[in-house]
Amino acid sequence: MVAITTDRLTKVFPDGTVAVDEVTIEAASGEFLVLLGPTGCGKSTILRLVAGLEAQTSGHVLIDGQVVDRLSAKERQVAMVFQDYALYPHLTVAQNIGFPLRAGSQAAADTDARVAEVAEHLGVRDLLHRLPGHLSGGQRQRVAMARALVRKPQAFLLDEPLSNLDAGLRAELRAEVALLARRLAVTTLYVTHDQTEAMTMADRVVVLRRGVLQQIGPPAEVYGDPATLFVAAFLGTPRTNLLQGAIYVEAERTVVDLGSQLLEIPPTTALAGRHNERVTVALRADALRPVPDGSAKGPVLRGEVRLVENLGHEALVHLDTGIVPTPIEDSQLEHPDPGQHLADVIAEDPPTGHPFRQALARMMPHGRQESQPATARTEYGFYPVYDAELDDQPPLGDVLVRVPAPVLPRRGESMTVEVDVDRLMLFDRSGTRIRTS
Ligand SMILES: Nc1ncnc2c1ncn2[C@@H]1O[C@H](COP(=O)(O)OP(=O)(O)OP(=O)(O)O)[C@@H](O)[C@H]1O
Repeated sequence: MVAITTDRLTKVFPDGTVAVDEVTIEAASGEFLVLLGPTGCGKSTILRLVAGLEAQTSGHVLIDGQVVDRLSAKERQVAMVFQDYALYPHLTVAQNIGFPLRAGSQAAADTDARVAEVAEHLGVRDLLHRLPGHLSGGQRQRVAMARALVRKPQAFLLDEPLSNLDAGLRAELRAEVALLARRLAVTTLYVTHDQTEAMTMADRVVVLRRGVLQQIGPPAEVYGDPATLFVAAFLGTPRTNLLQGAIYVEAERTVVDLGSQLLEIPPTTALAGRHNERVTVALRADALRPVPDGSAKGPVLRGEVRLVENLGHEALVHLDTGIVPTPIEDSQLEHPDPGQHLADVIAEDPPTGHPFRQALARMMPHGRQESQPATARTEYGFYPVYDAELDDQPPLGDVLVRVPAPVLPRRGESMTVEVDVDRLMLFDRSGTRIRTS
């Protein structure tokens, strides 16, 4: 098998859309690489550029170390499978699978043997005489994959192949596809926007956003050690808690001020130069553990239970903490507020009639303070920012917490959760990870 490399691959469409922006990735020989990202992030375009179905604006595609920019799709000897199967409706399964071979010069007997072999691999051997119209969605997708593999391609490119299937079948097929690719040791690029698919199938995950590579690594690494706020926000079920805060570094203490609550974290030299800096705190639900009040050893967050979603084996508690979330809209991550020390300005010098200060004053969640359970202003006085013109109410500061069944809290109850500081992640205003260890 062969390695596939994209070298600063860029695609700008004629209307100016930058679909792929200097993306460099390398799939090692036999590796299963999953391209993951939200709709429109350029996943399919990368696949089409590698397949030779689209011409790049700049950069290169290399297969087995050779630049293939000038080779046609056919000459590249890669096989692509699309989500809509693209089977010929008037041909039987056997004819569909054998189609790429029949276009060549292979003898009929060889073709039949190869069709039978690959049909066996994909579990469609009993369906060879059927027409695609008489197959289920899952069977059609297996046939499409068999057709792609029949010519023993150098690489296997799959574009959301399971997205037309129902949830049960998807789960079944994703395990099968991952196993098949490994058994055949075929280098695979697999496109999906489904994080479960990416996490379960990939050797390494490539996270993309707006055509730009965010992070590449094994699933556990990308999940557990995200490089950017986008990756932290995109990977995580239930959604990752993203909270606005500011860092305060004193002689003895390092504190993350969340506006209405404080988290004291172990002092670290990594934060020494970041006194007063605004940050986003990212906490996955599994970094939070409900504890009886007063019994926690580490830092805690307190709040009022606003909603309990009972999932059977556990519940998802929405805890109103009075903390203002960092909006995960793209603009916030891409165009951070340039005022590095906004928290400082407000804390030291409360708003007056100055126009700049008035604008800031509108963004302060004063009204919320009385009505929330834990919104007494902290000693540091950090004021999270939200746009009062856009939001009548401050955005809900719900923190999602997993609570094991059967003892579930009730709506309106107070709750204390201990924060696992080892799994607390900080991001600067540009969305880049601040590593604390
Ligand atoms: N022919 C085209 N002309 C102009 N823009 C295009 C064209 N094809 C794709 N785009 C744009 O390029 C960007 C990337 O598209 P692409 O299909 O690669 O995204 P994707 O991540 O595969 O999305 P999805 O998950 O929805 O398939 C999008 O903004 C899309 O609108």
